[in-house]
Amino acid sequence: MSVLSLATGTLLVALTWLVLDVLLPLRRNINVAKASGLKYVVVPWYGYNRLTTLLLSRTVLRFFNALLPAPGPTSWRRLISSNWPWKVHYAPFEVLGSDTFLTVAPGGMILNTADANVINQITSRGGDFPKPTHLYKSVDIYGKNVVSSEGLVWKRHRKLVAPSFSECNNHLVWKETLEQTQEMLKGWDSKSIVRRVGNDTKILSLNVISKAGLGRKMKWPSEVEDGVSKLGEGHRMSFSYSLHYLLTNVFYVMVLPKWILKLAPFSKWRKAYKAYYEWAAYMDEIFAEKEAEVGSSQSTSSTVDIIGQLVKGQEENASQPILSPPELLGNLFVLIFAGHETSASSIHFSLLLLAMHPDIQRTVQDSLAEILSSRLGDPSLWNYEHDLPKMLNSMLGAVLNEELRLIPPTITVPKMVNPASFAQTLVVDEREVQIPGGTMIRLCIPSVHQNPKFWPRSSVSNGDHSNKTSNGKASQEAQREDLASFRPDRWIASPSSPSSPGSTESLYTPPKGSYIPFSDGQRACLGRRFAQVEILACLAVILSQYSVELCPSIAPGEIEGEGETEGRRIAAVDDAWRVLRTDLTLVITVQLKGKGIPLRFVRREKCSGS
Ligand code: HEM
Repeated sequence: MSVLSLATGTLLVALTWLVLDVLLPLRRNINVAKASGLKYVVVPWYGYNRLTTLLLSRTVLRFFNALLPAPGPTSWRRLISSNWPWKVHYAPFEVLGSDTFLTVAPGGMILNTADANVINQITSRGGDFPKPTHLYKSVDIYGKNVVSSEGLVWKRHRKLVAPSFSECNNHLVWKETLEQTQEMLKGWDSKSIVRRVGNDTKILSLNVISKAGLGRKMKWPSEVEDGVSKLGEGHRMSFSYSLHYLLTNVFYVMVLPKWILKLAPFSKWRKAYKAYYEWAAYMDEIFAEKEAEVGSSQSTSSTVDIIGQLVKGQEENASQPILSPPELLGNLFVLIFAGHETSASSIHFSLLLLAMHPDIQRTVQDSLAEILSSRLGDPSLWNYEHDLPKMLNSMLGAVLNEELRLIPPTITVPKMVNPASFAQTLVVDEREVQIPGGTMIRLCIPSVHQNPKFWPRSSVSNGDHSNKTSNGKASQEAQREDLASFRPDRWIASPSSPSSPGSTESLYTPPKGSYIPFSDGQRACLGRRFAQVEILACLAVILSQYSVELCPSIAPGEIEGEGETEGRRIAAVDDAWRVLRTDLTLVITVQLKGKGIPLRFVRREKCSGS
């Protein structure tokens, strides 16, 4: 065969592929999008095809990005990446003039929404809009679980797992967090600057979930740092180190077959396998201990932690246990996985935002002083039933709500139109729209959290705390800026009430579907209360004893005149915003990469400026 005929043949095959696999499916999908009446943007490949996305993002996308100016909010180069809601928030919806739009590719369509009403329909009709479980396979490293299953299987998992999140367990979370935070502070007290606050909050969160979830006390922080002391009999790694190492390197365990990890030439991979294996071995022992404890104990203390409640649930169904051993382990792993980084990052970013807003921090501290009064300095006297509800409804609760609005750890909640159905009807802008079975859906959390239709402007920027704005461009710009800013006062429902500084206020309730850091509906986060208790308790201990400050990069004396301190502070705030804008990236949850932002924790009586 000549070279020419070979080239012609190859060209014909390529053209046939282009027509049959790309152009015709794209035309068909565009027609479906048109028929729906929704706005749509054509993109060259389907974002939920992971292999195609991985290959083409690193080649085609990089090529175009290097060649062309920065993409606008509705450019295909922007919308092709799955984390665009984090990068451009509400902007694509604003430009398209619609809170729901489709991205259309040859491989399929994705419905993107920042409309609270649409989100509400989707999360409340679980059967019509199930979770696309194929996206969650990677979390099944030990076995199927409540996060990665759907339908009847999910119901079986949820039936056993949900009762573990009891008020008794929340008590334990409260108590353990108060203790662990004080231990963490001992380490911070001796440092003039804490450089990696996020690392420490991760250890704190892991220690809390280890106790409240697995009944295992982890001491701050030496147990995690030291991999070999405290070895259990017959083990080659300590319990806490194996868990810590597994979570830090979980990516490899999720994507690579276990035999490759075990035999890999890289020590990091082999160690990840060892941690994976060792943690499971420890958990077998813990299960056995717990079974004996639950079986012999009349008291409820053995079932306060999550594992105790799970074992009890299984024993109550002894004739036909609800979950198999791999499923039990799978659930415990996934609870730790889902719960530790999310809470840790909320604590970290709340501290950072408070350091950037000392006025808000002082309001929080005043509010804590009002709630705790003479007990402020002694967390051992704090009371879960009495103090936590007040904290939740105070300026501290508002800070947490606002932090989760602005930097939600999870960026999108994926759903799909039930593939077994021909289509499902959604009411979009008061019009019925048919979405074909199998269409993927993206609930865009940062976008709906900054959708001006659902959020009142804060009293700081508005004065009257209403969401009525005049029509001008300047007003729209102010609203956009307001929603992109950290303004916890937007949550204080009645700022004019006499009970300043807000400790007994009830907080603003956003319209259903507009505030979804924990998702919503039957698949909403099981650990919501767990996380709230942990985050509030930790922040309360820190802020009752310390003030958190940024570390100005401008040296004293560089700015002349009376306003030097304020000038250095403002420059530090600008630096911090710049780092937040550029270095916040998505690594499973939203994380601060690079050097991070160092913080200073100053004992309250020594605070600068207070
Ligand atoms: C600030 C902290 C947290 C945030 C923002 C958060 C957020 C979320 C979100 C958005 C979902 C839905 C995910 C999806 O459908 O793809 C979810 C589900 C879940 N979360 Fe959380 N979470 C937090 C803390 C926790 C904690 C502490 C635990 C456990 C200790 C936990 C356990 C779970 C579980 C088990 C599910 C799956 C529920 C189901 O599908 O039935 N989460 N979480």
